Amino acid sequence: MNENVLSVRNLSRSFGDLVAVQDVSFDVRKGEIFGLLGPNGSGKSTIIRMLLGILPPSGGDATVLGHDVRTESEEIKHRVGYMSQSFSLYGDLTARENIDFYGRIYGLSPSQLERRADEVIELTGLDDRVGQFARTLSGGWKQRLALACALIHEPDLLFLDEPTAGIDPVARRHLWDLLFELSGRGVTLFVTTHYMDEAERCTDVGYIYLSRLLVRGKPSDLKRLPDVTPAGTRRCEMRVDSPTARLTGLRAIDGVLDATLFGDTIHLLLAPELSDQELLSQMKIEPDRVQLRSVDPSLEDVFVTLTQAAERDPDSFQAPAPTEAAANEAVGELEPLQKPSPATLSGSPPRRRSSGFVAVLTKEFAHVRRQPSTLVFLLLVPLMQTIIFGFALDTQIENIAMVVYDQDGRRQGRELVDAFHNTRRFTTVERVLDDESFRRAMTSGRASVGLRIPPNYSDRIVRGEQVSVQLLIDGSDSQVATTALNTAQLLGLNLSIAIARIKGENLQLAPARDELGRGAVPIEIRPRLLYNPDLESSHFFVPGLVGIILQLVTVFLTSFAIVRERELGTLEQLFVTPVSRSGLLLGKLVPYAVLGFIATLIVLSAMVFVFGVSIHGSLTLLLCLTLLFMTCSLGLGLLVSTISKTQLEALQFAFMIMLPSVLLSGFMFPRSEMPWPIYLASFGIPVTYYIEILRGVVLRGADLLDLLAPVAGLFLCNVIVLGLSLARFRKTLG
Ligand SMILES: Nc1ncnc2c1ncn2[C@@H]1O[C@H](COP(=O)(O)OP(=O)(O)OP(=O)(O)O)[C@@H](O)[C@H]1O
Repeated sequence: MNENVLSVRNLSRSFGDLVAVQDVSFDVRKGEIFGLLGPNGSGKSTIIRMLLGILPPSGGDATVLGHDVRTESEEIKHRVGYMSQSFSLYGDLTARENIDFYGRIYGLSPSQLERRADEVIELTGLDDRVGQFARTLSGGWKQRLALACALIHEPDLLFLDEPTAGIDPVARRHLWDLLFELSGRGVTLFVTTHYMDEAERCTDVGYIYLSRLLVRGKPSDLKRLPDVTPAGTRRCEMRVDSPTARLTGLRAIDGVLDATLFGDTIHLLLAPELSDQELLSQMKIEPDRVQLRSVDPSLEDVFVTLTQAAERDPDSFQAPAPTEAAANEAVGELEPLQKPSPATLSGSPPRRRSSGFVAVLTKEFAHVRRQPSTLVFLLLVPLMQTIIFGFALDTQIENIAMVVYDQDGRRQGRELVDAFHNTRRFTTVERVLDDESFRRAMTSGRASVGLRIPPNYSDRIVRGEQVSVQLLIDGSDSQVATTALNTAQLLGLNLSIAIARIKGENLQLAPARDELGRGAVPIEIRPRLLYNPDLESSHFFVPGLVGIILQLVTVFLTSFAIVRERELGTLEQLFVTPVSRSGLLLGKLVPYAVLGFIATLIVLSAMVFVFGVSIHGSLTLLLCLTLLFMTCSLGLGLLVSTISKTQLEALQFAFMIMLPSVLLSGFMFPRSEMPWPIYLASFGIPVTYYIEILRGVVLRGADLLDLLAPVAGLFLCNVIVLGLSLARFRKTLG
């Protein structure tokens, strides 16, 4: 019966032009400790990721526990454990919470979880540290915790990517003791390492160099490879004073084929013709000052020799075949891939299939609880922003600074100045008595408007003659200038009409008469302001602000929550588990949806109670449509997370979404005034529709029928955004 747990044939993976793994083939049998060695960047992690089903291969085939890595990756995930290269557990959860989280992700029932958690805690010796936050554990204990999490579901096969990197020798020893114990229990181990002493402990090792597997076999067989110690040559260990200083000299001696430092000794490969005496005489050293003894090659010797051969002739390098028992395992002589039946390899107890939704949801709420800054950002910041921006975004122009030069100085002149004040648009900041001061007040910018009343103002009014009043307006700020101009012209007209009315009273032929028979203007327009009679600009801005702020918090928080996991490596760790795509997504998004909804309620309350903007329409309708907008916003956050590798990138993309949302959605400037390409583009901005809905329900009391168009637009945005982001979010890397 084929007991291969892993079968790999001509597996390759490229990233653009870079070939990370090239034509790699090997088998791993049940119960083996298979060590994959190789320098940095040789392709070890890439092989593991392909075998875990989270990185699609560019070529070749592989089966893990009888399942094809391309088509049955989800089946593989139930039965393998993975300890990634860097610590990728949740630092703000305790050791026990991390273990429980992974137990739930793998669908363990509460009783199974309790039993398994106790077992893995005892196995890894974590008993005294279960309540400690993972981030505060030392390197060795972090690795034990990672191992405990990787073992919680009793995997048949465990992948450990450089499990001992960066931990001290004692912790290293302990970890290997644990691995031996697991191997004794029948777990197959696939370990990558840089350490030769660790390679010596493996039952089988493979050596990968520059993306190619140079050799694979048992350590003892590899040491006997003919290429490592060619016929007639000898390997010796030399103990001598100052070995470092002697190395260069030794390498220059004819017949010394290789000389390498090994601690305080030198390992030599000597040609047959070079005798010990000849070597010592060439070194010019007394025989009693040096010890020379024959040694077997170490694994390092094996790998150094093979690396040198591969470097000398990379194209024609052929992996040597191990002798005797290992010959049939040599690279390139493997049988074609035969898929063993997964059933024959099954070992672990049956488990419930779980989407992992509850596990991810619980974990996400734990993060929020542990990180009060998230709560502040979600709940307090929107409230503060609403209040600050609500007051700041006041476009009503009042109290324009005015300088008055009253050359008349009598009652009619004073009444004119009062009339200006009564419009609430002007406030007198200075009164001057000469032309120069009048000019200075304007040029210095102290006043934006200058009112000069001529000396004969009262006289001409009394005499019924037309009189001109000069009004200088600083045009630098067009908005202020336009308001000043319009108000002043209207004021002039009203004052003239009032005077004309008094005069007209006494005339037989008044232009027109009102109901009481008094003289009046012929046409009177009676405007009536609906929805916002006091023309408070806060009534216009604050509802829009609700939409902008809701989008801001949801897009930023969701995208960051996912990208942060990617940066920490915890997302890769999650991809390796059987958590479903929907479970992972919903678990991550629902907490932010709930918090976003609470934030909306807070902001709406601020709108009503702080700004006095009451909701004229149905609150239920508003909240339902808020949910519709929030799903779209969460989708945007998800979309950002699928295109960003780092949090900085996420920040930039989120801003790319936020800026048009603020400037083009009609929140600040009327969309109808925009050039038509921009006006058309504004239909692609979801918050445009939500702001229309908010203003409709809040200010005009609109119902669903009135809002059909923006609701349809928002619905369409949902379909597009969610469709895109869900299609892009996959449980794979690369
Ligand atoms: N997602 C990726 N995109 C581009 N290049 C990648 C990606 N992942 C790996 N590589 C490249 O593939 C090569 C092999 O990387 P890999 O991480 O598999 O090496 P490794 O042997 O595990 O190295 P180390 O011991 O340093 O972890 C490297 O050159 C690496 O830069």
